[in-house]
Amino acid sequence: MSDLKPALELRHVARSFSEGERRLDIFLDASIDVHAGEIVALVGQSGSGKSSLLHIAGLLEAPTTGEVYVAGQNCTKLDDNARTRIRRIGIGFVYQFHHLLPEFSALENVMMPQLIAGTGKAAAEIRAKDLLVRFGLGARLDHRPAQLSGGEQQRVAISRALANRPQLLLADEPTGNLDPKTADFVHGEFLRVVTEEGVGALVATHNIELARRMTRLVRLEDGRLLPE
Ligand SMILES: Nc1ncnc2c1ncn2[C@@H]1O[C@H](COP(=O)(O)OP(=O)(O)OP(=O)(O)O)[C@@H](O)[C@H]1O
Repeated sequence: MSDLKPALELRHVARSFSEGERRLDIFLDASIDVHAGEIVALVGQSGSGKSSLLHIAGLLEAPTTGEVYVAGQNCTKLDDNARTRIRRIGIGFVYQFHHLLPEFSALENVMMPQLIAGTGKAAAEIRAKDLLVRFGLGARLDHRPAQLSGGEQQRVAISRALANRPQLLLADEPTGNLDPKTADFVHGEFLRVVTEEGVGALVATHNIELARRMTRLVRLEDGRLLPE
C-alpha cells in the first residue's frame, strides 16, 4: 500500500517569521499532494515563498503550523536525526547552482550520496554510470566540474539528486543559471529522466514556458497554492 502514498503531502502549512514586533506571514494555508510520476511546477512572484516552501518540503525547515508527509510518513515532529535520514535517502535536491564537489569527477560526484547512504562501491558506480549515460554524459564520466559546461554540470547535479532513487525530488530553479537554449535542452533531459525514474517532483521556476511542459502547475499566491 505504501507505494500508493503521495511522494509529498503538505497539509495546511503556514510559515511566518518574527522580526521584533512585526510578524511576516509567508504562507497561511498551503496544501498540495505530489504523486509518484508527477512533475509539478511551482510558480509565483519573486518573494512569494517558493524557496521557503521547498525548504519545508525538504525537511530543512519546520512549518510554523501544518503537516509535512514524505512518502506517507508524517515528518512534522521528527527529530533531527530522523529528518536527516529521510533527506539522505528519500529526497533528492537540485539547486540553481550545481554545488558539485570541485575536486571529484562527475562519476564520483554521483556516487558520493550513495556511498554516504551505505551503498557498496560497485553498485554505486553502476547506478552513477547509468544515470550519466542517460543524461548523455557517457564521455564525461572522468571530467571534474570545471571541465564541464554549465548544462553538463547541471545534468550531473540532477543525476546526483536521483542517485539514491528518492521518492521525492525537489528542484529550485534547476535551469535558472543557464542560457535560454541550454536551459530548454537541460529541462527536456530533466523531464525525460525524471519521468523514466517515476519519482514525484516539485520544481520551482520563474520560467512559465518551462513550467507548462511539466505535468501540472501550481501557483503560490497570497500564501496559498492554487492550481492552474
Ligand atoms: N529567515 C528569514 N527571515 C525573514 N524573512 C525571510 C526569511 N527567509 C525568507 N524570508 C522572506 O520570505 C519571503 C519569501 O522568500 P522566498 O525566498 O521563499 O521567495 P521566492 O518565491 O523563492 O523568491 P524568489 O523567486 O525571488 O527566489 C521573502 O519576502 C523573504 O524576504
